[in-house]
Amino acid sequence: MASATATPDTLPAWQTLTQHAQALKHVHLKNLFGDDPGRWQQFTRQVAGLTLDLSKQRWDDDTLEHLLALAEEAGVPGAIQALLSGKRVNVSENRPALHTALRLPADAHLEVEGEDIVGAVHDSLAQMEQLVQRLHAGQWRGATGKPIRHVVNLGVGGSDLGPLMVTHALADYRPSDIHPVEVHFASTMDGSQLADYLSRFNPENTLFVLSSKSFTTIDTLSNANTARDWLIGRLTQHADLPEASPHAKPISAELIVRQHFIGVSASPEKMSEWGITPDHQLMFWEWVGGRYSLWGTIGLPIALVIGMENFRELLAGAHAMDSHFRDAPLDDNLPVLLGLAGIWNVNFLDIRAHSILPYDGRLEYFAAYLEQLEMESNGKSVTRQGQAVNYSTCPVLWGQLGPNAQHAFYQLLHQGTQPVVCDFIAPLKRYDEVENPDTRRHLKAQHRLALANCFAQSRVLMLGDDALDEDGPRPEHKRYRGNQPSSTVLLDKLTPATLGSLIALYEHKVFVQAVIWDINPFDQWGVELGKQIATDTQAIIDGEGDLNRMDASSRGLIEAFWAAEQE
Ligand SMILES: O=P(O)(O)OC[C@H]1O[C@H](O)[C@H](O)[C@@H](O)[C@@H]1O
Repeated sequence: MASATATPDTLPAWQTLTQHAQALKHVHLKNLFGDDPGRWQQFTRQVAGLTLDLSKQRWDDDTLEHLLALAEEAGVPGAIQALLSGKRVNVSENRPALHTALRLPADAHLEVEGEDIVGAVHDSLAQMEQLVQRLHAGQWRGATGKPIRHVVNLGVGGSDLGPLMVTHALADYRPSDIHPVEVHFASTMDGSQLADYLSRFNPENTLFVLSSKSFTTIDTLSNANTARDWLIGRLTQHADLPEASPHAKPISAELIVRQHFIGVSASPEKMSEWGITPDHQLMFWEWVGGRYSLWGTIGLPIALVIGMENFRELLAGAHAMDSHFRDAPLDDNLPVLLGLAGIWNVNFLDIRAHSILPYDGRLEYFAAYLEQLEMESNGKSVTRQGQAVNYSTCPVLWGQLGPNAQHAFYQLLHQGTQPVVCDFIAPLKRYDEVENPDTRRHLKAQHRLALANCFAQSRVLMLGDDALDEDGPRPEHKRYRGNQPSSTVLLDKLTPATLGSLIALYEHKVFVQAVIWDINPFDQWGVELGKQIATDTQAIIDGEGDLNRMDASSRGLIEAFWAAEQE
């Protein structure tokens, strides 16, 4: 990593890249292709069920060579080893970031500060497996004796987005021979998602998973308190329930909390304080960052949907990417190459918007997941040594299912004034398992349609008007300038293993960029002040603070709320 004196922009390769970019800025992407028929082979790599095509980046051989030199000068190889071996890479919190340890195979060894942690990781997976098996066998019963049918994950940020994304992506992998357990997610502090479930579900067969690394997050705890009151209110008056016998015994609040809540956290004390019984507590460690936590017990909703066997496949896929990241030379290393493409765009081509566009409906929440992974990790402006940076870091990253975004914001991608880099993501194979031949034929045709659109869009973004073999001038409003770079990631097939590799690819890409930008991707101090000020603001809204301390806008908003409450 760059030392306190050598910020990345002072490294020789950075200087070279700055000059190189001046020359390349005027070269259209279509000309890079025109001059080089071997571009696909040269800029495409395949690893762990993924094909990464970087040929549509606005770069050439020399660019890549300079970027690889930058990676060396910034200390990327050493940083990869430090990450994977459990060094304290999270400098502001003085701890390792060991999400990769959560996917090590059982026979691996990783000693961190004198302790082999692999055994503990696998013990926690085994404990999770036991809970999953009880629920899948219909043996977990609510306080009135009914088997659990609905599991609602109450969590936010890293305790929500990863499990939500993966359960949606892999819903096809649900085992067929289990007691049907449906998994749901409620994250928002305003309670609207939870209120919907409470209006529809039967408390007798509903279980809540309180997922919170810190177990202090107000969003999750406020949902948890509402859920607890709902359960206690409805179940202690068991006789009011439609199916209850008139002789039903009263049920204690303690039994209800015991049978209807599982806690997942790095703080067993706080789980116990809240009332989660120790048998129903799943643990993880401070050295797992929230947005990197889906691989362990925070992944309980995933295991409930896809079963433990598939969950272990997800881990194996991620581990395959970890091994590649550790062992592959930089110029063949997928996360390094993807990270360098990002550095090139942000720091040398001044492209600071990045769109994530999956062409598979199952990846609906992938962009939302990456928004946290990338922007909470690398949305920083201070180096690891605490100096303000004078170069750009994480771009604004957003996304949507590609086919739907075509009918929404692609207009801006093709004809707007902002340069945007896009990541297209699609599976090569789809629908082979559909039994009915007619339906399979139709769905396979739809898959081809989606791929055709995916490939067409990156081509048009690259070539602009030249994608059409059409002579003669076009009116200005119909012109496409092209020259917008993109990457394409193809999955052989969307499976637990390839999804694991895909997520790990992005996790490590984020790390590579953080190393080059000399920032800490594993903390998130930028979310703290808002929480603190929200507490003050709530006191004022509740009439317990001094409104006159506030600025005119905040005063006006609070007064508007008070007026609405009086109506
Ligand atoms: O899991 P928890 O401790 O409840 O945290 C949930 C989320 O909230 C925090 O404010 C952070 O911004 C996220 O990184 C974190 O994932």
